[in-house]
Amino acid sequence: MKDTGTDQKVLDLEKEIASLRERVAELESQLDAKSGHPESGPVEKETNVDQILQANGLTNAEIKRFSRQLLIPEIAVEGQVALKNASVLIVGAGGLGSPSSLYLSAMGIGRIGLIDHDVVDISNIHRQVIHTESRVGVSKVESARNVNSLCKIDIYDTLLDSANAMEIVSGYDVVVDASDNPATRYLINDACVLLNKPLVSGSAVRLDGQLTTYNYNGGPCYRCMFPKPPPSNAVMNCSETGVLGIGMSSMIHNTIPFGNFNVFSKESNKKTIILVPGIIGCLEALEVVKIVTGSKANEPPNMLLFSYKSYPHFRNVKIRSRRKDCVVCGDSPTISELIDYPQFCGSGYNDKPTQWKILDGRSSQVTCREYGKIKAGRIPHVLIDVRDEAEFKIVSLPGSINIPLKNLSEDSPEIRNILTGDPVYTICKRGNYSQMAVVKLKEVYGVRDCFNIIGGLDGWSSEIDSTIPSY
Ligand SMILES: Nc1ncnc2c1ncn2[C@@H]1O[C@H](COP(=O)(O)OP(=O)(O)OP(=O)(O)O)[C@@H](O)[C@H]1O
Ligand SMILES: [Zn+2]
Repeated sequence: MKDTGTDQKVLDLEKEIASLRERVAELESQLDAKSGHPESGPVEKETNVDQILQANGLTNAEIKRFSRQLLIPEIAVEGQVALKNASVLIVGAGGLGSPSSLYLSAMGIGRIGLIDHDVVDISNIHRQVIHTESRVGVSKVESARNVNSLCKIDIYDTLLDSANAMEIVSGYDVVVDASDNPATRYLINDACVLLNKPLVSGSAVRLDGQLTTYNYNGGPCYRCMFPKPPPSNAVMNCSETGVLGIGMSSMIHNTIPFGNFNVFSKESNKKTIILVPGIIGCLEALEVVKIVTGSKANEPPNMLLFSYKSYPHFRNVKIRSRRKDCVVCGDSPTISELIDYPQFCGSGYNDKPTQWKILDGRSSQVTCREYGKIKAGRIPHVLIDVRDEAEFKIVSLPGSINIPLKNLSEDSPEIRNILTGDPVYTICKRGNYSQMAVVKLKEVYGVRDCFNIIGGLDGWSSEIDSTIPSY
């Protein structure tokens, strides 16, 4: 049986809805008339409502988007407006720049400048989370231009150097150092000091990270902490073990591993796992928020250290105050304009390892092609791969024996068993450590016919056998 009472209720409801719709349309056209857009269609009407600027300085769209943040007393409307009016320069769109730019733009920073001269490589995307597979080969800043239409992104697809740094840095309130090399770190520091900008500086190497805010509230600058750049000629600093031994203050240029003051080398400082730059990059973003919203940031000056291995993972160390004799921020500074930073640091604006020259000339070295002939001709020899075991497991040349460089420092019977008297060839990733191995094999084991393979596995992969992957 039909329920006429229910039908009537449905009809009444439909009528009420229709009349409410008419009323809404009427109100919307009145709103249009008042805001001067009588012709606008429904989509634009919505936009207009979103764009209404409230007395507190936020638009309706911003109130909707940032509502959860607005409810937090530490941010609230004042903080959100401060974020909106702030501009932040992020140097480097890599491991640290990815999370810091993602979070800063998502949370409402009004303008972000992103500078990087590199393109996305497939080996970047495991940690440089702003880039995706489809962007491999694309400029990093283009790839990172993202997400939040409420944040203006200025992209600089270029190298930050002494010629452009003052102009670029001057356009922003806060600077984030998300770079990876000493020359850039000193450059950014000096520009920030000269222009009086706070500098949030982070680094992540291997399993360790660090974070500090420099040049802020009368605190120290990067140069106050590290007046001298790390040694540029890595060879000069080889420890007895054959692994780079760098003093603690030099290590801090990249990181202080606090679980264990591990030495690390320029060649291995690329080994980093995704979470470390992610964590440090997020903390850089957090420091920016504190600076911009006027919360106390880094007071007294501290350096936050992160270590994957240690628990708890974080440790805070108080750092020195501003150095009166600092050459850039001290009482009588001698640096009043930017200098030649690659020259000062003895290394360029990148973290690419340089080719070492431990072995002079060709008497103890062969090219990949020359070694290729020896291998193809089955001429008796011993091929020693001096990389760490972890790297050896990634890829190696058939027939090579893995003896990590550090094991060559002390005379060992096992190694003597391998050295049969045939000529010895040494190989590593790029042909740097393998030069040191030649020195050790001669010094410790008295091997006379010992040769480094110039260019290492990378050279072998590009010149001889492209099936050997470059990593
Ligand atoms: N002076 C500079 N100007 C512009 N970008 C810079 C400068 N120095 C460093 N960078 C950028 O900072 C980023 C540092 O990030 P990260 O070390 O994670 O990346 P990467 O160099 O791509 O990594 P990998 O060493 O594995 O190749 C890089 O994208 C690099 O191009
Ligand atoms: Zn200083």
